[in-house]
Amino acid sequence: MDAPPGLAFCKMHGAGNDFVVIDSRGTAPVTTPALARALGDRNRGVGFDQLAEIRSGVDTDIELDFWNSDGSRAGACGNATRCVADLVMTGPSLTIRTARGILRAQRLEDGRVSVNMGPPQLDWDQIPLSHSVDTLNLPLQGTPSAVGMGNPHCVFFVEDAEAVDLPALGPGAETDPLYPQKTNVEFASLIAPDHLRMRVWERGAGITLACGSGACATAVAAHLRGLTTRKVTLDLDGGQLQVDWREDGVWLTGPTAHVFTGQLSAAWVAANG
Ligand SMILES: N[C@@H](CCC[C@H](N)C(=O)O)C(=O)O
Repeated sequence: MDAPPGLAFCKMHGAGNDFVVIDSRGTAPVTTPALARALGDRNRGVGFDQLAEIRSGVDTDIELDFWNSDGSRAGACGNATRCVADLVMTGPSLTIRTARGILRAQRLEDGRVSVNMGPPQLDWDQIPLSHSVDTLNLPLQGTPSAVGMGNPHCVFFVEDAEAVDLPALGPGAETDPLYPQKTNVEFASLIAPDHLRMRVWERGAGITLACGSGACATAVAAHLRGLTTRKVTLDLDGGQLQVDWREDGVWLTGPTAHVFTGQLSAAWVAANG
């Protein structure tokens, strides 16, 4: 007897930031907070940092929704956007509607995918913060900078990002009351005016090997602080990302990888959805 149909997915990563991608174009969206949490479990599910669900586009080529492994929603995910663009792009560029607005991805001659993550959000109420402060020099220990990229970021500039104890420092900053929707937390150190080392504690996912929107936020903060040029390379735990803050927005470039496709059993989805 044929097994009942399940739910198809594919596993991708961008510089080690890993994703389950579900393609719901032409069908009803399936992801719920409970399903995202169950699927994100690296022992009982598939495991991922983020889940990206593709929906049919109305005024864009596709629409994309993002979920963290704890089941929370995210307004932006730079690396998943690049991975999905790589997966579905048939021409040189692709338009993508996300919670943040319309993003445009492009394939470069070397095969890598760039995405315009839009302009940075620098006003306290856009990021959002709980009240008006100097967003470049937050009144927190270590004087980090706050930048929004469709999701909130808190960027600490430190002498040696390598030496930062992420599990000790990440959760406190993630849940600081200054960020009413919590925040992603980056620790960056300067290597050269066009080169940064960055490590990340992600809201809803903890330590990840790379964060695209975090790389964008860090590059923006570093430039505004007078540390770097507008175009920088960032060394993350899982690989390198390039960020170029241009007139039309912050462009993120990096590697993408398709790892495998799979099929969740209908029974597992029914029990966990
Ligand atoms: N890894 C992502 C960001 C994912 C979302 C984030 N954890 C949030 O809750 O905002 C990226 O590549 O941008």
